[in-house]
Amino acid sequence: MISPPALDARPTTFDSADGPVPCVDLASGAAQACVALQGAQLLSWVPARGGERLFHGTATRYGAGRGIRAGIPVIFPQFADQGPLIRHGWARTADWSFLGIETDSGTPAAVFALDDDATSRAQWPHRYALRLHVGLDGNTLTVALEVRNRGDAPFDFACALHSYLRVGSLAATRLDGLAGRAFTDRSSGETRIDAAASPRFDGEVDRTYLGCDGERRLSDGHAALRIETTGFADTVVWNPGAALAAGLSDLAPGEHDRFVCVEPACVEPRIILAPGASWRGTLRMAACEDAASD
Ligand SMILES: O=P(O)(O)OC[C@H]1O[C@H](O)[C@H](O)[C@@H](O)[C@@H]1O
Repeated sequence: MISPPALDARPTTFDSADGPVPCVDLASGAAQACVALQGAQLLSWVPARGGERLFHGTATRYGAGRGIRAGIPVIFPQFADQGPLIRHGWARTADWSFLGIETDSGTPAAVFALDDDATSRAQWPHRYALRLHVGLDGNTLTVALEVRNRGDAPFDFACALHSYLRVGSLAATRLDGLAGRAFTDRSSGETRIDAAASPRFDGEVDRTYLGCDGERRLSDGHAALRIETTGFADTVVWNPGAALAAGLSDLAPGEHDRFVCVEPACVEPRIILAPGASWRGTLRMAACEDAASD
């Protein structure tokens, strides 16, 4: 029997221009990742083969209460401004706890936790337990978000893993696997179908693809990612384009050209959880060095 690779975790601090950022560094063989405790946000993923796969800009800002435009922010319990709560909810800016490494499923994963508290209940009167499980295995990253209702009344929520995926340049970038699916264009509000094999990243792209499963593939002509999700009903695809990016102070000029957000999400309808019930969504990404292979 082949044993699963070990996963080592080391609490550390990343020195940003905005001050120290408490993190947990993860390593499994040659694969590495770094998770900030603020937001349980993956800031870095370096698979065993190849370099960094998550976007991190030169103007990225850190600091308490601030959404970090990099890596994989966790969005809960509201997506964007689709509801009365703060934009994208507070899971991305809250301080999570690192619980340790779990091995229950055979594959080790680092587990991060965020439960409701007085501050969250003042905005949203529900009792929840969020768990983020992060596993590394060679060229594969697995991130699972679990939401449990630990209260005595049902609640509903939206969520996403708002993944900023690094690309060499948008002009050479393709996202395959979504062709022919209905999406809502978030900037116009229209729902339509694009017959093209891949969206064109030549301006703002902000689409919520509805009812997604199966494999998607992001490639930039040099490197590719195979993206598989379970549990997440939707996929949001976002890039601000040059004009909107110029108004984002935490994105340096031209850096919108270095990422595409491909976000497994549950936007609409929201998930309804009965007391004691749980929901789990999983994102699995496999890195390939050559877009033509695998
Ligand atoms: O700037 P943020 O609050 O992090 O949001 C960044 C983006 O998130 C999602 O992808 C939404 O679909 C976009 O409409 C939004 O602009």
